Amino acid sequence: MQDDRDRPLRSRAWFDNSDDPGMTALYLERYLNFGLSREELQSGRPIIGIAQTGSDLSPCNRHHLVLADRIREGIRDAGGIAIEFPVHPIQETGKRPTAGLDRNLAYLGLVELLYGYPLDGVVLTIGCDKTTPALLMAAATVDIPAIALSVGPMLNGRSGNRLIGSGTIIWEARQKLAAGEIDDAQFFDLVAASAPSTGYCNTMGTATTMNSLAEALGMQLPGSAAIPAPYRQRQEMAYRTGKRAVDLVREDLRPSKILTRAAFLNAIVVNSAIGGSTNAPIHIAAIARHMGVDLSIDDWHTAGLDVPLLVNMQPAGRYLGEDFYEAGGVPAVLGQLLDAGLIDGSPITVTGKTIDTNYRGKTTLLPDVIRAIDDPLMEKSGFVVLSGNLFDSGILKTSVISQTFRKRFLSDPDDPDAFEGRAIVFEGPEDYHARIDDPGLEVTESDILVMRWCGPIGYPGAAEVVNMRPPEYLLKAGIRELPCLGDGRQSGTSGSPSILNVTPEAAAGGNLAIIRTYDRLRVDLRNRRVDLLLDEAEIESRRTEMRRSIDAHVPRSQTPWQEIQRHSIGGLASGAILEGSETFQRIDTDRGLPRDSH
Ligand SMILES: CC(C)(O)[C@@H](O)C(=O)O
Repeated sequence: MQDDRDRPLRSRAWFDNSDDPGMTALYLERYLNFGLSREELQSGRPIIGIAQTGSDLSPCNRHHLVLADRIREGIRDAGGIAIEFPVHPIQETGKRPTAGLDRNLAYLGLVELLYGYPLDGVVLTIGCDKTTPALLMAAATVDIPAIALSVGPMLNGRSGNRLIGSGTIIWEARQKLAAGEIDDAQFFDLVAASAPSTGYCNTMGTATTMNSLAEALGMQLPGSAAIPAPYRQRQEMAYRTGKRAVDLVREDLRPSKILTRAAFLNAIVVNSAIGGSTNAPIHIAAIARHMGVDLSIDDWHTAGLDVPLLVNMQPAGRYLGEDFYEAGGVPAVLGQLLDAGLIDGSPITVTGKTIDTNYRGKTTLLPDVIRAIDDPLMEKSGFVVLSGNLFDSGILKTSVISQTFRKRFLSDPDDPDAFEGRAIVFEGPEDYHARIDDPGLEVTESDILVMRWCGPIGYPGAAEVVNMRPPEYLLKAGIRELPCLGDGRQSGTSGSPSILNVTPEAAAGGNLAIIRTYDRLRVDLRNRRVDLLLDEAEIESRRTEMRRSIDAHVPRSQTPWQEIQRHSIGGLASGAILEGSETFQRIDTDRGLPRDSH
């Protein structure tokens, strides 16, 4: 990579502008007041932001408060100056009504910071689900040299000899509680056992997925994604990331050179191989759109469906984050996919080198945890992208379709990829919790559980609520799962076979708004269709009453941001980003620097 030390740094426009010494003095003095010196700020050393996502409100990312010291030391040793600043916290498990509201808010805030302050480059402290896309979206929009650092997963959860995975155990324990197999105290003990240390979910939930994809996209140093948060190697990686951030600025290596279409297609392939979260298509689409890269939901089907499942991690498999790391982490996956010709080795990464140079030859160190490519857990493990008369797009994660489920729903010898069932419709999670165990609902083992009004506009924010268990009377009879369908999201840690992220959502006028309990649905995976088995005339007639339904079921906004976002947010299939103007997506390079402030 070219080392262009003579190129003027962006921060000089603030701190060293000989055309306007008055403004230079104004900008300098407040950064001196906590101890930085004029000599340092005018030394021509890159100013590297540390976009800090850790706080007490974000326990998953809290360890970044500690790692920041090592990032700073790396920045300093490479000749840069660190400036740390907070990012709007996003904690998936803590934020009501859903952290789905906060990704775009954190993104907007960070764009203003990266664009409006004297920063030459930035370290993105990623971790809990949406912090990763929010930070990458902002770096892409501003196109400032950026490198990401995962905070890392928690240590493995254990109960006796059993591995207890975060998130996944909650959905399992809810079934056990409903079936009367455990009591409240045992429920709590199991769940607490799943979270033994600092870090994010130790399962292949949305956090490990998005952190793995940030590495596959080339935005993290090789090997960074999987290191558990408390390990010493995580501290070392923080130091190396800080160091590298300074060189990125000197090389002017910006996200636009890294986040190409080829890099996004690689991320889709990796998502299948790791058994990644159904939230990934939303966030990957959002990052691509802010980078100005053409990527559609269909790319998930074409590039991702036929990829083998290599990573044996919950919810699709057995193991947890420490095992993934010991087995070689993302490098062991990328190395094998490269060898098999399943990904493109040419994209440049934050190392300044290609994927091929960074990962060629890497392979699994524990073949039970990361399977060899010729011995996968499953031959085809991606998402089926579906459409039909009910919606334009929805996704189904095939790696969590169990053999039992296949036997019950996908075993008609004449039509092995299709099934029909009655819809049991819930008007949101409250309605589901209130009625699921009501025997009067008469749910049978061949029904499909449907939830609506849970999308970006409806909830608002698209909550992880399309995660429904069968009624207790079916659980007691041994039926552990029913297909689910909905316009909201689902936890990446869930193993329930579900059609998710349905777009357009009911609140935006999608036909999900007109479905009624006991209507029949046909799901045809081979032809990639989901259809409501009603004739056109009935569908049209029901649509005339849709407005009344929307008004009856979509709650009023409770905060200003809910209301603002509802007016401009797009559907989950296209990333659920703010729509309406090109400026919402990219800052054109010809817009130059912001004007002076005084
Ligand atoms: C476990 C959570 C909170 O649901 C999320 O982290 C995910 O994996 O989607």
